[in-house]
Amino acid sequence: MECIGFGAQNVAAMVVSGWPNVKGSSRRKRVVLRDNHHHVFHHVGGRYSNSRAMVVQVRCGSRRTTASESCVVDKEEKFADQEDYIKAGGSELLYVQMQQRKQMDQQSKFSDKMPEISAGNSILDLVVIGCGPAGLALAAESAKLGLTVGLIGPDVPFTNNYGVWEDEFKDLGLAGCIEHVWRDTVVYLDDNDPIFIGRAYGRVSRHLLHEELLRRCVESGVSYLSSKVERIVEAATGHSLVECEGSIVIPCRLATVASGAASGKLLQYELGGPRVSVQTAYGVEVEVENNPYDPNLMVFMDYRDYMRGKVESLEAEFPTFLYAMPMSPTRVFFEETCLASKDAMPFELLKKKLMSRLDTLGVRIIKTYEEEWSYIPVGGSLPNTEQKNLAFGAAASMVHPATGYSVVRSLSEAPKYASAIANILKQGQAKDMMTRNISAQAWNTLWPQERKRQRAFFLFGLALILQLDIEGIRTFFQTFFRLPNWMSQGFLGSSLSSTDLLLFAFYMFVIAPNDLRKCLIQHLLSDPTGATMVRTYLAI
Ligand SMILES: CC(C)=CCC/C(C)=C/C=C/C(C)=C/C=C/C(C)=C/C=C/C=C(C)/C=C/C=C(C)/C=C/C=C(\C)CCC=C(C)C
Repeated sequence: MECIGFGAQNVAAMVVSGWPNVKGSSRRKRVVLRDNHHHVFHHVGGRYSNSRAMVVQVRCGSRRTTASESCVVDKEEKFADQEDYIKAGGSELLYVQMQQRKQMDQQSKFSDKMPEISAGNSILDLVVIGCGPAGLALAAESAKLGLTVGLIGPDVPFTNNYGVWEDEFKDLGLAGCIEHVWRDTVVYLDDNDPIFIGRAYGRVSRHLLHEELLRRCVESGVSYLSSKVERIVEAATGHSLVECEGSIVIPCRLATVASGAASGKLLQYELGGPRVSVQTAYGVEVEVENNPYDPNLMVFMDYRDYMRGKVESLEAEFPTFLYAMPMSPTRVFFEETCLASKDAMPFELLKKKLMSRLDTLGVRIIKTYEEEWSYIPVGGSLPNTEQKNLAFGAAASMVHPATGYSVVRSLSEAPKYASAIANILKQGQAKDMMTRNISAQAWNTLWPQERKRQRAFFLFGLALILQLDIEGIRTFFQTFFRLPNWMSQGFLGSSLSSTDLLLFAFYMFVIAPNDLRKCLIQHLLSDPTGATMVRTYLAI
């Protein structure tokens, strides 16, 4: 069997065809997955855990990596069963989004709430592809400006529980979607004093956020089609034709892809950009005995040496930290997180580390409510801004390369981006769109030179994190969290200008211990991301 892409349909197809060990079946099939650049990944293992979600382990070249996807299994799907082992090429797996054993929510009822797109009847101004937070927010904001907007994507609930700084979410008018707030946030780097960040952190309810963004779409008159987009082509008239499964074609003046980091099939990215790295995490929401964490504090990072050197080699290869949200004295969400690595850290290893960490801390799990697997590509290339089709959210490389956060940026930039799209649609007739790249204005709103400079700095920071061992990471964050609040918070929230970032770097250098200073300067002089950063800063 061969599947192109990591979409739900493909993962579902693998499940349907009896791979691997589905629901106790011992049937095994060889599977080849290709990413959106047609690189090949060979199946090396995997498990299927319930009726909706699974984990896939794949190997690309000599590397082994793990991906999973929550999916709705369509047993009627017909897929070609062909012999499949094709030689693997070196590449990165480009997929975001993982869940396993989550109690999946009721399916949302997009189509009950929104008018359905009737294909062929009229030409929509804008089609937004993807029904995650970025897609819904952009669709709603664009329709509010009077555009006729169609939203296309699978009708599935949100699967991630997002963590956010409370102030940032309040500023978006979304305070009502936060289900739990901790008045302060703490970082543990060693056995010395904890670092209190002095900023409230919230856990976003995925149901409430979904409902709220749907409400905004419904109120502004967005139409909806539950389908999977296969390609976008340009018609002779200058319109875009969004071709969906089942031979449905939706004509529109502009199409925006907001279907996550796996949208490469529908978009082009700059060639020769930095390699994609990965943030991986394994989490459990559990009822426990002996919770050592104060329920009033959110644990942003616990990098303490819980094994006292016993797993030194693993630690050195994959430094990880614990991210913990104590919902009550006994109910806690624990997530073992690898901030960034060149190759994905295997989920089994993350799970093992989490369990031995909890064991060492004396935490006893009594009941497991949810399990979460998270795989977030960070870094990588920007979209090619010459193309007519637009992108938004992770598809537009809006994930913060050094933190993996993206939802706040997508939600906060949706209004401005929508207004750039509305402006270019107002100016241009379809024939103009053929003769000049009118989309360039929208791309420039998303990625102006200033944003590119900031991103070059973040990529430089990401490359720095990637080369640090656990001791280096501790020293690095000791320094980072001693920066003035406006600097560290601005860095995390992508709100520092490129000039502020230079000041940030200089300040960090001044307060860093000598070893770290040496490392910063070496990194600046020798890492290719240092040279790229300097070039990007100097470009007009
Ligand atoms: C489910 C989902 C969605 C998810 C899950 C997962 C998780 C849990 C996650 C989490 C995450 C986190 C917590 C994160 C955090 C992060 C952080 C904190 C980060 C930070 C970073 C920082 C950095 C990168 C920094 C950087 C710095 C630099 C680069 C500096 C530099 C400096 C220099 C170079 C110096 C210069 C000087 C002269 C010239 C004198």
